[in-house]
Amino acid sequence: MVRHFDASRAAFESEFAAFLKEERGTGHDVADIVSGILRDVQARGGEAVAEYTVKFDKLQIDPATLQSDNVNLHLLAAQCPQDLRDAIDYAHDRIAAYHTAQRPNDHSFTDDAGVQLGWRWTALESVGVYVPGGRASYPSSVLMNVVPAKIAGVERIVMVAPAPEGQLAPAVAYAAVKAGVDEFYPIGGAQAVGALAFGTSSLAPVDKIVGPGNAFVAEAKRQVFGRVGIDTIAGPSEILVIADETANPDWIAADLLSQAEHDPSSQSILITVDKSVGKAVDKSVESQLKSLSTGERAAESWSAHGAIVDAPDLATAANIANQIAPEHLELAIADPDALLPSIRHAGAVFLGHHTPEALGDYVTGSNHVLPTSRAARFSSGLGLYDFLKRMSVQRASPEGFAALAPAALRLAEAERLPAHARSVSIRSNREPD
Ligand SMILES: NC(=O)c1ccc[n+]([C@@H]2O[C@H](COP(=O)([O-])OP(=O)(O)OC[C@H]3O[C@@H](n4cnc5c(N)ncnc54)[C@H](O)[C@@H]3O)[C@@H](O)[C@H]2O)c1
Ligand SMILES: N[C@H](CO)Cc1c[nH]c[nH+]1
Ligand SMILES: [Zn+2]
Repeated sequence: MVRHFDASRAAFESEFAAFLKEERGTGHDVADIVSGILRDVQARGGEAVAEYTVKFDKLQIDPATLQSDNVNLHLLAAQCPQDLRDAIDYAHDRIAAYHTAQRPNDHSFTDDAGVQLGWRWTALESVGVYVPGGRASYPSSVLMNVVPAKIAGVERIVMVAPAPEGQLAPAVAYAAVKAGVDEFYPIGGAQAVGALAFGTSSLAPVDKIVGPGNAFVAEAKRQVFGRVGIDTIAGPSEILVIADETANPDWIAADLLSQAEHDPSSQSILITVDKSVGKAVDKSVESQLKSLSTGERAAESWSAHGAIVDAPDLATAANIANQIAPEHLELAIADPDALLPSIRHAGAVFLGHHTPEALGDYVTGSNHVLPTSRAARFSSGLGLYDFLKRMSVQRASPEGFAALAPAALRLAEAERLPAHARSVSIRSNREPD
């Protein structure tokens, strides 16, 4: 039974806030388990990675190379059927076009004081790409991570993906080869994140780790942040649908289940301004669950973390959506453009009845690696920007220096940093007071 809320009730605010705070597989045990694995990988390198890979993925890898004879990327890629290659190629080109359009420009200007100012964008040298592979295989996630890294000009792209019992989908291998991965290791979970962050005898550490994963992967990224960069916390998938009387309940139910099937920790929420739509969606979810091969997982997610919220109007629905800050937000309403300006926090928004979130997962071209667990309040989905850094550039002319020096000198004096003051005063005739 999914939970129902009525946003018109006085108790709604506190009840719903408590609902949003509920743990979804990210409790203290996950943090403790992950910190233990990371410490071990840091101390024992490849030996530890190999042991955890046997434990969690039932795959023997060579601790020295982190490779397995059973998982050969190029041989597997050759097994990918042609129609699936065509779909991957199509998605690749759309993702490449979208991310090419994101390239920011360098900028330079000279201000009134005669100081030249600006910034330059440069690519990261090395990134680690995590491609999930525990419960499902994700060729689309290979593209979403590797294509923008390649377009940005990253020199070394290292991909990790678990290959449980030696199984790696040929489509994952084909997408990796197509997108231009430089190194591949069949490892997953916190141990793979640790190997990327700390390095092993065969895997040089990377500068940044990107990509989605389950609660263990998301927590591991969080814990290595600082030693390496990370993109965002892209954990178990989420969807929020705002629906009005024009929505098709069967379509909405299918969309809610599309994210519930990822993980028992996923979250699917419907906010509707038409109570009859809420009832019909609820019924349709229960009936569609019966015919899904992933139904057990989706049912667990829907009953443990799902919700249907009745809202009095669309403005209230938008306010609740901003409080949730969902990974994905569908506006399945008659006039989505009118509501869009009220939406402040969401990883990605899907407008109208013909833009199911699943299109964005694969082929619209926008990135599906998106912030979860309310991280959309402060971060964005993966983009070209994640593989670039911005450095500032400045040059003062003699006149510009003369204009800026007095204030710099005064501030250095106030901060009691005489060497700073001298570095300015030595270029002018003025001695620090
Ligand atoms: N937010 C996004 O952008 C996005 C995109 C795609 C997928 N996803 C999410 O990625 C996730 C994929 O999850 P998955 O499990 O299929 O694959 P995964 O690769 O993320 O996780 C598999 C690994 O988890 C580790 N693990 C499993 N149980 C463990 C335990 N008890 N203790 C320690 N480690 C353990 C193992 O090392 C295993 O290799 C889903 O939650 C899905 O929703 C998110
Ligand atoms: N919905 C996931 C992001 O939360 C991405 C994905 C990949 N394949 C299918 N879906
Ligand atoms: Zn999905």
